[in-house]
Parts: sequence; C-alpha cells; structure tokens
Amino acid sequence: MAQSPLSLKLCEGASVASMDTSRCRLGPQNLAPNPRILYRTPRINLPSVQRCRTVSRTRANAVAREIPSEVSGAVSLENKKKKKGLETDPALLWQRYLEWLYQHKELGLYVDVSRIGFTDEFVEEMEPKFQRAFKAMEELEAGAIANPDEGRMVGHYWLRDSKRTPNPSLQQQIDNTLHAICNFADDIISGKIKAPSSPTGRFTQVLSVGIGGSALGPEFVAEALAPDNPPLKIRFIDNTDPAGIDHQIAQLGPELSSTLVIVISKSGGTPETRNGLLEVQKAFREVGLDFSKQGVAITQEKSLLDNTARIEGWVARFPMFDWVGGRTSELSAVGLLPAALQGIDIKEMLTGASIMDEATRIPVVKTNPAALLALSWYWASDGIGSKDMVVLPYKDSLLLFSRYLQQLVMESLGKEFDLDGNRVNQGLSVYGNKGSTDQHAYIQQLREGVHNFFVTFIEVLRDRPPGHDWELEPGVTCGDYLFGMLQGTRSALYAKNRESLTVTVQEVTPRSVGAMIALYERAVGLYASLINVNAYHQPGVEAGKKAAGEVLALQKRVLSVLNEASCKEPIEPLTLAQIAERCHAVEQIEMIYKIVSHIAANDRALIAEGSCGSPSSIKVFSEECNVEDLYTEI
Ligand SMILES: O=P(O)(O)OC[C@H]1O[C@](O)(CO)[C@@H](O)[C@@H]1O
Repeated sequence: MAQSPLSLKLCEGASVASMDTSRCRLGPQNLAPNPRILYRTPRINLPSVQRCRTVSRTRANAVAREIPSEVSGAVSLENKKKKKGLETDPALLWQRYLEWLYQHKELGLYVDVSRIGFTDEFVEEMEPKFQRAFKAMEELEAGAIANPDEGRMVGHYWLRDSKRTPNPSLQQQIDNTLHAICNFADDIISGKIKAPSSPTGRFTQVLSVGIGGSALGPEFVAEALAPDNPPLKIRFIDNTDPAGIDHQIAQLGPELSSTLVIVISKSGGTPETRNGLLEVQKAFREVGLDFSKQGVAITQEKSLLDNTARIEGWVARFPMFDWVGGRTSELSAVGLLPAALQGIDIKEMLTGASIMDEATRIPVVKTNPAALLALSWYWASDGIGSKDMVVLPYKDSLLLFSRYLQQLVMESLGKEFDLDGNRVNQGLSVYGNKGSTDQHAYIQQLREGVHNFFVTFIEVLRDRPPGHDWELEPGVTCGDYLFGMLQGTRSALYAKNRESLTVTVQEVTPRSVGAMIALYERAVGLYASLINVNAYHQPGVEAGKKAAGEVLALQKRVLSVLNEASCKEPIEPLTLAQIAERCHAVEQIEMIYKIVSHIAANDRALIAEGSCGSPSSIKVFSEECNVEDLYTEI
C-alpha cells in the first residue's frame, strides 16, 4: 500500500494499519536566532506575521509583448539546418577542421568547432549581430552601465588588468585588494597570523561558507588545482542543509581550532550563507572557541556581513566590488583568497585570464575563441536554447567545471524578457560531469535517444606530470584510453548527427584554468548580446527567495495559532482546516500540511493525531504553551 508523505514522516515506526491513533511527538519550537549573534537578518523579507495570507505575486513589469518565434530567427534557422545536415565526407571534414581550428599558441589552448554544422551563409548572417556584440562588450569594458536593471557597471575583466578600469580609484582598489590577499595568505601559511587555540598555533584548514557564485568558483578551482598536500585544506558549506553542515563540522573534528572560516557573500545577507555562519558559530561556542579569532569575511563594504565582521573584530575582511557579479567573481577575492590559501598560484590564474581577455577582444569571429563558442551555441540551439549543452571534461580534476558553467551560463542567459521588454524565455541548459565516467551513465541516450543536446568536450593533452607515465599494455597508457574514449565518443556522436565542439588545453594549470574561466565569461557575454538579454542580473532567483520567506512566515503563524490553542484548558487540538482558517490562509492548506509534516518529522513541540494517510483527519496541537508568544505574534 502506498504511503502518503505524512504517514512516512509523522508516524515513523507505526504500521499503516495502526496509524489512525498514532501520536507524533515534536520537540520545543524555537525559530528565533541566537540573540547574541548580530548577523541574523536574512535577505529574504519575511512578511510580518499579521500578513500570513497568501500574498498574490504579480509581476512587477508591465505586461510584456509576446514575440513570435520567427522574430528570434529560430524557425528559419531550424529549416536551414534540416536542409544542410552534417558534413560526412572525411576529406571535406578535415578541410573544415583545418579551416575553423582556433589555436592560442601562448596558452596552448585550442577550440575546435568543426563538428558544429554551421554554414558559411549562417556565419555571414550572424556577422552584424556579432559586430554589435563586440561593440557592446567594448562599451562594457569601458565602464558602461551594462547591467541596466541594477544600474551597475560590469567590471570582472578589470580584475585581471586593472589599468582598464574607467577610473584610477577602482584600479587602486583592485591592486590593493590583490596585494592584501597575497600578504594575508602568506601570513596565514607561514604562521605569522596565528590560530590562537590551535595546539601548533597554525591554521591547517579552511572552511568556506557561501552559495552560488560565492561557492561554485572556489569549489571548481580547489578540485582542479589544489596540490595533493596543500598548506591549508579546504571544505565547503554551500547549503542550508543542517545534516550537510554537521557533516563538514564533524569531519573537521578537533581541527576546528585550526580552521579559518571564510564567509563569502556579495550581498552579505543570503539566508543559506547566514545560516551556515550561525551553525558554525554555534559549533565554535560549543567547544569554547572564539569565532572572531578565526573568521574572515568577503563581502561588499557595509553589508550586514561586513558590519558583523567589523563589530565582532574578525581576523580580516576583503571587499567584493559592486561591479562584480557573483557568477563572475572567481577572479576576485571570492576565488583568489581560498585559492591562495591552498597554495595555488593566483597570479598565474590572473595572467591566464588576462591573456584570454586579450584574445577574446578581437572583433573577428573566426579568430576569437569566445565568439566561436557563442556562434556554435547559437547554431546548435537555434539561438533559443532548443538544445542543451552537455559539458564533458575528460579529466577528473575538471569534474566541477560543468557545475561552475551551469550557473555562469544559465543564470546569465536564462531570462524571461529581452532588453527591449519582449517575453523571450531565453536560456541554454548546461549539465555534465566528466568523461569517460559519463559514458557508463547517459551517453547511451545521447547517441541513440532523444536528440536534444550538443556536447562540449574538454580535452587535456597532458595525462600525468612528466616522468610518471607507464604502459599498461604494450604501447598504451591509461591516459591513451581516456584519449581514445573522448575521440571515440566524439566520432560516434557525430556519426549519429550529434554536434559537438572541443576545447583543448595542454595541462590543467592555474594559467589554463584562469584562461578557461575568462573564455566562458566572454562567450556568455557575447552570446547574451546576440540574443539581446541582460546577462548580469537574476530577477528569477528572487521569486524563489520571496516564496521561501512566505513559507517561513506562514510557519511562524501556524506555530503561533497552535501555541494559542495549546494554552486553552483543555488543550484544543486543531484540524488542518481550522489552522488554515485561524491563519487567515485557507488557500494555503496544502502548505500548512507540509509545514506540520516537516515539523513533526523533526521532533519539535507538536503532536499530530489521526490517520496519516488522510490529512483531513489529522488533529494537531502543541505540547507547550508559551504565554509570552500569545500576545506578541497574533
Ligand atoms: O554572494 P551572495 O550575495 O551571497 O549571493 C549568492 C548567489 O545568490 C544569487 O544572487 C542568486 O542565486 C547568485 O547570483 C549569487 O551568486
């Protein structure tokens, strides 16, 4: 017999037949954060408890014009592709390979778009759009307000060439910050800055707390570049999952005393990051450690996090600049400080990015690797994201590249409206892990199943550091197999009309990683211009945050109503419908059921009686009557 979520959660241990009379005990409820902690206001705005009715969510924008797909060029492009098909003649394919292969000699980086089937006619048609995109990029780099909705400049390119800032004070801020990061990392690694409670006086671990752009870049780079024995090892808290947080803290064990906690949040008010910080601070208190002696903040000046760190006297604070977006912040303090603490050469990362920036400023599609990517994306996904981009790095250390790109691409391009206010529902979906591992997971479908993707192969030529390779069969190394798997998959997919492009680097080094980050940042920026969307805002993310705030506000109201009922003599158990009515949220009854289920599953101070398989029969009451709450909440 299928069980409802409630039967599973509320009545753990009880058989379905015995559920009718089961009682589910819940522990004391306390949603209020520790009053001693200053950093406690989440960025999500919780409506006051008086307003626990459903807030109707109307879109702020005026009603937008729906545009037919012909306007975006999608239909004509689709037809052209059908007529053309992919080149199959080996000699012509080789010619195409030679004609389109891009090589950056200094970086040892190649971009091969020969297995994307665009035609010369298409390239010609795209030329005016590209010229507009190059122009827009030039203006952006010169300090234009390239993020009009937020009225912001977009300056991540300045981070690796500070002379390009539109004014000298910004240049100084960038240079000073880089200098401060290098000095701080040196002082931590050398032990000049001490971990006061550590037995050795040294910091040995970094715990990075952040989410989205404040985590994905540092996670990717740590996986790609951290040496086997870094001066400080790094761990991440990138969610508000209590079990995940507990796991990280448990893994640190006694090394908590030698852990440098870096809290990263541009806004300084992201709820998940705030919660991570509060949980870590609690863990510190429980073992008698002074968090302020081990905490570092990376955030915008004067943000809530910045103020907290300043008032509590944390070890250090580093700025996040207003003009650097979260998903393009890897080469700001966000990515550079954690990397430097792991002994990664951050100046090399910046150099790689800077060289790539030079290469991707060239306003000629064929000789600009970022433009080649944008051109390929446009062709392969019809300029409307009709196909997903599967990213397959054939190198374990690049495992997180696809996850990093997922945010960079999807948060930048996934937009409801274009810059003219037309509803376009744009985007480009990105997923992938690594090859050849994924060949044993989903490549079966890619080759033979639904044709809704194109592939980006990331190839690394150097298998191992020099002097370490050996032949596991005559003439064949382990790395040859990896190489063979990549080439084989590329060919096998192409034979079935599945398009792909390949980005090749010599080695995974700080320089090549910096270059790849810059390559994709620029490709996203150019592609956004081609499809006419603002790549630098994320209005859609706010809706989820607002809705989460409404759920938590409703939960407070539910608890308040139950508390009031439990203070009566005798205690008054309430049905879900009664709770909803007293909350003035009749239309939210399903959410109230979920709230009660969740609280019940967590042993808090609620008792639910009734048939768990039939929510309408449930009666709920609180075990405790908090008189203080009675008159304040309602
Ligand atoms: O750095 P913050 O302000 O904590 O934001 C974290 C992430 O949240 C978002 O704003 C939305 O998910 C991302 O763009 C950003 O990287």
